[in-house]
Amino acid sequence: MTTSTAPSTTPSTAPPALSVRDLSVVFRTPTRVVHAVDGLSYDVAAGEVLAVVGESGCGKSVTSTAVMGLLPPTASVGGSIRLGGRELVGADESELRDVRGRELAMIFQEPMTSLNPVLTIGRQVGEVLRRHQGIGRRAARERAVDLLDLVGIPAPAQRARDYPHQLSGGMRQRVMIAIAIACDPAVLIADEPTTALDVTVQAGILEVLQSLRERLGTAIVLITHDLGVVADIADRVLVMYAGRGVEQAPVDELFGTPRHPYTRGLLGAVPVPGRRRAEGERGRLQEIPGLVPSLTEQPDRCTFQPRCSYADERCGEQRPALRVLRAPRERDERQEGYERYGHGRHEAACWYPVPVHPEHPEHPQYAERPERSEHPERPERPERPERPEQEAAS
Ligand SMILES: Nc1ncnc2c1ncn2[C@@H]1O[C@H](COP(=O)(O)OP(=O)(O)OP(=O)(O)O)[C@@H](O)[C@H]1O
Repeated sequence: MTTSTAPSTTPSTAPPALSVRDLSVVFRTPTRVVHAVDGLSYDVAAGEVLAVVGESGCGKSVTSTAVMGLLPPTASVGGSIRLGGRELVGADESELRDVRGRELAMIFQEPMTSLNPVLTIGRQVGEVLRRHQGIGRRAARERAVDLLDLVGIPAPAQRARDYPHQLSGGMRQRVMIAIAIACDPAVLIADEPTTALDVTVQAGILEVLQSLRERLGTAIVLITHDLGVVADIADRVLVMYAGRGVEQAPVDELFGTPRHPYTRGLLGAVPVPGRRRAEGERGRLQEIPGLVPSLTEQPDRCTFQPRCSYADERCGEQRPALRVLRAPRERDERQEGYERYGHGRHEAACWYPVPVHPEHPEHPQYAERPERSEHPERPERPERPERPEQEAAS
């Protein structure tokens, strides 16, 4: 692992570390066909954190599993997934195995199911290094201790001799991160990495991720239901609905002026600024009335239309494509490559995006509705959880 490079957290001018284009994933079973992901595109640059949010079943995990090349044989994948210029869609299993762990790694919600209960954690971290880097047992053990230290495990040499059950949930998640970053991957996918943890332990894990992107320039794709987590760490946010990307924007802009009615609904649960969050309350995504659409059909309309109180005939007849609503600011454009990879862009797939300025409604319906006569109150960034001193190992 190279710790000497200290890339900026600002999206770089380099090509994206991971570039997903027009990704589709279809599961075919004897009884049904599920279009789990449909035409999804995103980029994530070195040192950048892209948060992926959306209701349960919208395709967040399937997308990540597709990127990792770990989908079951019932899935067919279309489009392109480029990792540092290398195409992964269609790559053979041995190539993917080589990429996984070395250039691309993933951490999951529940580390206990991924760790081997009968091996010490030092051994488990060391095994990854031996497998991918071919180093000896002693060197692997020493590197494992360094890695445990890097992810903030106190007394790492001693802890390396512990078994998973001897550690707290937060410490186990740190071990999983150490395993994931053992070979200094360019891209780390974190699927709900803090969901099973309480809010103070969660903050410690976010700090580890933050330091990875700052110190090692790791590009991070973070899947979460937690808006507090998004506010804490993300640079940009991709909102998914029914297998598609429906909005994508820099994090402040998404919280400040969400343009898709679906995103506005999701953000309804943003904690009120100044109000201390109650124990266990995390600013989860809001439940939106109505049913999540079935993914077995691909209707020729906006998939959110049946749940959208602002939809009209057009929404029920034509599917809106993702379009750029705001190009990068002038300042961003001066940064070569910034616009090219969409870092500063705000995009939404809606015929009638929520207006930014209430005095210039883009659709008469917004003006007609009493609740839209003024621009709806802008949700603020959720409150940050308090930082713990140092979470204790059990
Ligand atoms: N192996 C499979 N066969 C058929 N359908 C599948 C398979 N795996 C996932 N799906 C379907 O793909 C859709 C997307 O699932 P996915 O797990 O990606 O959702 P998600 O957004 O990650 O949800 P959650 O937030 O609950 O984890 C769901 O409708 C799910 O039922």
